[in-house]
Amino acid sequence: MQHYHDVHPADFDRLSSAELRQRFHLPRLFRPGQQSFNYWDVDRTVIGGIMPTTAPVELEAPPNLAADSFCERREVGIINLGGAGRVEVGAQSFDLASKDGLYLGRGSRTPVFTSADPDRPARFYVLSYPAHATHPTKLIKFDAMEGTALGEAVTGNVRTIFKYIAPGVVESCQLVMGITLISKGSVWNTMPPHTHMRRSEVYCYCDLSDESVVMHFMGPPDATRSVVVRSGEAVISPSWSIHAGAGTGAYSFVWGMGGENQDFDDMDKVPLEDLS
Ligand SMILES: O=C(O)C(=O)C[C@H](O)C(=O)CO
Ligand SMILES: [Zn+2]
Repeated sequence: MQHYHDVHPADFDRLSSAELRQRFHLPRLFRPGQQSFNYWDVDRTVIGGIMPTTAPVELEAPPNLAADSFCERREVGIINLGGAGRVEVGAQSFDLASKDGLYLGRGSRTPVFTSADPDRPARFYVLSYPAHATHPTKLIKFDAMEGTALGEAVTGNVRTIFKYIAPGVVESCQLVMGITLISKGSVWNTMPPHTHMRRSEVYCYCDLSDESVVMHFMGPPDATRSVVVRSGEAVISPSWSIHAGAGTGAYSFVWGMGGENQDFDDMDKVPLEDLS
């Protein structure tokens, strides 16, 4: 399990490009037949990928959690970014088509992940935070969701936001999670950008072709830097950092947050004239 430590905003500007990636970039979340996890000190975030192929994969409790099972003190959001798959939790079984999601409440039995077709494996993206209470486990079907349209063609940022885990949608302790689909011909997500001092955030990019990348921008609004991100990779974003990206081709991304409150709109928008 890779461990990411906190970074002070005043130190951000001094990082070399390699250090910037080491501190904030999570490469290769999905490895055939494996589970791979990352632990970020901020908000005690766990970010991972599970890609079963021919055999089921049982969610391990990494040693950093010092827990008997992954969900002992944690809630988990899962979104399937690959082919069809199944998650078994005790006696319950959930079938997740591409882009379906699952919320696991604190205390859930150890989930077991399988792919319907090893040649087109499921890719379960996992985001988890500590939980103080138990909310019911819920399957979230993408087809049944209504998205919120945002942006304009003239600014190249037409996109649709789907909230999977949020107050009034699927209840959780602190996790807020969803997907944004960028419309054909648009390139930008989250522009103008924002920070949210009361929450940290993780962006996991997906649906990119092998030739495409996203230029992800981060940092304090007056000292931004870029990180090149490919499909199946994530970037962590402390509360003081903007998080926005432009793709060289079609893409989507999973966003997810933990922290002080669950109000999606509790964000400080940064006027473009304040960016540097
Ligand atoms: O495209 C967007 O705008 C987003 O998806 C914004 C993210 O959901 C976000 O950063 C929420 O804080
Ligand atoms: Zn945000």
